[in-house]
Amino acid sequence: MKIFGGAGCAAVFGIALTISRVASASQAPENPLNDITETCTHPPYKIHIFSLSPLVIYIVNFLTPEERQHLLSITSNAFTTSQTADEHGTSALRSTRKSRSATPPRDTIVRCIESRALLFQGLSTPLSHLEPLQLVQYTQNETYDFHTDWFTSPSLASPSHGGNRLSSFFAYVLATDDITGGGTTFPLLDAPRDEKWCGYVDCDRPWDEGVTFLPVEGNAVFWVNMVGGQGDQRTLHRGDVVTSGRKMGMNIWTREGELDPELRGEGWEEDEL
Ligand SMILES: O=C(O)CCC(=O)C(=O)O
Ligand SMILES: [Fe+2]
Repeated sequence: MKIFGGAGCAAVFGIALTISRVASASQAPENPLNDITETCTHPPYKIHIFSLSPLVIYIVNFLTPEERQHLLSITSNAFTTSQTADEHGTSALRSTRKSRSATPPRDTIVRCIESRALLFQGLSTPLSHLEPLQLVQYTQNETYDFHTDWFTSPSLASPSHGGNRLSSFFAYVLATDDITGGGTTFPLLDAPRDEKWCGYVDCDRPWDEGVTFLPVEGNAVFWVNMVGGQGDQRTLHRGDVVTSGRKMGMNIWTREGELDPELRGEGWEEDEL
């Protein structure tokens, strides 16, 4: 993973085209996600296209309050200090990432969220391309400095890892009432000019510093990391320092290909794949 010390300048056009969509659970009968979607109801989330290149989509109500509460309770004792991989693929504690992370056990609700993330990306993204979901928690003065979710180290994007990270969701699971800071900043994306975005992005930031998505509970940002088989530098981002309060987010990463079973985490059943 690339680690950067500072922000770049705005380089691409963000667009403010807005589309509303109700999630649908209907698919072709042979789709392996059918079993999951039959037992799981997806919320009527709304999507707003933020940028076409790179593709960045803002999602309102991606997680329900019940799902958020469930994620908090099943991971309450599971958090450990977050690690970051360097360009050689070595994972370690680093000063660029100050937070705690946890992988929620794959119960019915977690599987429902996984299936939502896959259906969002079209009907042909298999479950085997999904990394285990990752919750990340920040308290005061904690941050995750500039990075891309795609890896520069071939050892972290090998065929056994399913190649590189094709796409990312970052969903806001918790933002306490007293939170300040804690947005997600993309310095190379243009800030939107329309004030309709101001509930979701920080409209007080200077235009030339990119865009900061606010930590709004239940909402999520989705983006595509790879362009023409290469990591897209424009997806550089940072988890801004939390200056007060507490924030929990969730990463959902989809790889280009199939992850080896031992990298998919626990709780898999043979007939799911
Ligand atoms: O905390 C955030 O807003 C972003 C976190 C992030 O980018 C990550 O965990 O990869
Ligand atoms: Fe990230």
